[in-house]
Amino acid sequence: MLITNIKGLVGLHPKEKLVLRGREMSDLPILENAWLLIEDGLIKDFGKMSEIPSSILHLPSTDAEGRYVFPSWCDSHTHIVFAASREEEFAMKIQGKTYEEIAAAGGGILNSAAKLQNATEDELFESASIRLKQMILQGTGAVEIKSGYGLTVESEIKMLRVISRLKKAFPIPIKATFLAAHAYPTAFKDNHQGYIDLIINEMLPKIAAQKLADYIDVFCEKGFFSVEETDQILKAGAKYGLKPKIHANQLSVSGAVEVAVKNKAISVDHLEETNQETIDSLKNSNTIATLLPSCSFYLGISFADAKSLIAADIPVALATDFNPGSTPSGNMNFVVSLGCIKLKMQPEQAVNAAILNGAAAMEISNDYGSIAVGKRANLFITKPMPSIAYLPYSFGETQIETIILNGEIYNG
Ligand SMILES: N=CN[C@@H](CCC(=O)O)C(=O)O
Ligand SMILES: [Zn+2]
Repeated sequence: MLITNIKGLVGLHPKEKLVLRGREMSDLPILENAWLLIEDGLIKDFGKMSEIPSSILHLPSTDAEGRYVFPSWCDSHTHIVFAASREEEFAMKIQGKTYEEIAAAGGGILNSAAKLQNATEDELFESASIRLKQMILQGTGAVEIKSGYGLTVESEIKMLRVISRLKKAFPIPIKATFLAAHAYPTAFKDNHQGYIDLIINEMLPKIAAQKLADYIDVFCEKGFFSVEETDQILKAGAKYGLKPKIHANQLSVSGAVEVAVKNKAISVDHLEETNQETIDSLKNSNTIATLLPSCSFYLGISFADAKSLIAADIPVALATDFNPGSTPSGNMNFVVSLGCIKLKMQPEQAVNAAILNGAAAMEISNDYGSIAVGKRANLFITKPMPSIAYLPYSFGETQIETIILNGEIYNG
């Protein structure tokens, strides 16, 4: 496939650049008036239209006049396997109930778990497929998906099996994260160690034997899992080679970031609440700060301090957090808009956070997240746009016209 007359080919980071920090995040290399050649699902070559080799001119081509070509969004934090929506909680939130109050009243994660336990694997696969298809049509070309609405041995495995089926059924890379430590099931309300033992002694060995997870996650938060409990679970996961990506500092500064960094987490996600200590502990680590601004938007909680994180040279990624409770949306375009509007990131920073750093937060930035020769051709072509800033500026609209996955047009 040859794409010609591209107004701007976006995200031309050198292939060896795997993650962006600090000032690098402001640099989004763009080649204007360009062509791009794809072969065998990979980016074969690109250049300026004025220098297009005559040897490729005869190839069938797509004319992208007035349009930009971006690497697909890399959404590194989602919970898209769930049994039912929770709009009844939406009404409670509007009345003024907080996330914690709804959870304490039997809503929240336990509500989703009860519904998921009664759903079949096929039903979950079907509904998650519909969500994933929609996300891909909105420009996502790589995704991470968590368990965590199972909370029993059978149901956590059921969720991970659904993710494994999605991996086979969809033409994009998918990473699976084991999140049984999402909430304490009611039966273990007063026996936390009992549930942790179940995770460590029953779930982890089975999941590892069936190779069902790539990462391990814990919701480290007041009312959920303590720092000590998190440490215990992450260490048990490490014995099976599962690296941490954890829910940290969503509702309070909890020590989650510190315990994650100590356990060499790939990413700490949320960070709506941060202080200098949080920033200091991330500063000298390789852990990525994954920010989820559509969760802040939906819950009406604080927005993460992206500017201080970037100023401290910490790599920042953006992801959706798509889930039925705190973020019922998988639209990365809206996340990039919120990155600019609410996190005060410049458009270049927000785009980099949603492409290369998102890929890095799934350890796939070797092959995804930028336009470089030899990388996978997961891309989107925009509608005609005046500038790249127009994409986040025109929030709530989609500027995406054509989706290309592995060098082929994807129509859903
Ligand atoms: N905070 C924990 N997990 C999800 C919400 C889960 C839910 O409410 O169902 C999140 O990332 O926001
Ligand atoms: Zn989450």
